[in-house]
Amino acid sequence: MRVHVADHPLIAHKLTYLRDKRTDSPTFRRLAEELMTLLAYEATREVRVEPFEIETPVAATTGIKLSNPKPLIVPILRAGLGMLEGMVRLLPSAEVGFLGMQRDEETFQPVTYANRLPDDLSGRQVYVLDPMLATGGSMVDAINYLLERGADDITAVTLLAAPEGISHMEKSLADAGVPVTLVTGSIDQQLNELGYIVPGLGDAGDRLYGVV
Ligand SMILES: O=P(O)(O)OC[C@H]1O[C@H](OP(=O)(O)OP(=O)(O)O)[C@H](O)[C@@H]1O
Ligand SMILES: O=c1cc[nH]c(=O)[nH]1
Ligand SMILES: [Mg+2]
Repeated sequence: MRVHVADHPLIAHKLTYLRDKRTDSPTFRRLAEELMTLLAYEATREVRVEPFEIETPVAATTGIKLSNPKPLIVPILRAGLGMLEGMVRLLPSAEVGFLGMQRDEETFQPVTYANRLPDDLSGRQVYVLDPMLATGGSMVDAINYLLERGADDITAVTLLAAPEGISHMEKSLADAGVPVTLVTGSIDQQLNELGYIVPGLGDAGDRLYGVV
């Protein structure tokens, strides 16, 4: 698995305000969206393109355009929804599928409560969005759903990642047989006994949408 930490002062600046417990929900939502747009630039570095002939007012030239089938974007509900707008702004022609997952607070095991993905993902590049990679259980399950449906190139995009979650992804997806990439804004220190990322930012879903 390829791991890319998007090391940029603007990303670090916005992440600092996102982490701050004084940041209110409207500001948190705006920052998550802006961060996703910055991470999307890194995450789409290998997006598939093909040559495209055009004529400028001056001369004929060969440019490029996104290949078909267009990529699929999959936010993991709830918190991944906070990143969706920032991603589709850069990839407006992409399709969007949804996975709803909630981590059991005691066992840390993910439970999937919604799944709206195309049945056939063969030949598709897929971008999975979730702000938090903690134990990695949710992301590994999400990627396994995509692999079962034939996705052949998967990029996970997270705002923060714990070393434990990266190790879990590396072990669980070692035999995926297709390229899997993680793009993240930061690798934090560790998980605490409650499974929260340290220093992290708390519960991303609650900070985006409130405690339910
Ligand atoms: O790496 P893991 O240990 O699986 O934890 C990370 C998951 O936990 C959070 O979701 P949560 O279960 O809080 O659901 P929510 O988005 O509805 O708040 C987060 O958005 C990830 O999906
Ligand atoms: O720190 C964490 C860990 C899991 N989920 C979150 O929202 N935050
Ligand atoms: Mg949550």
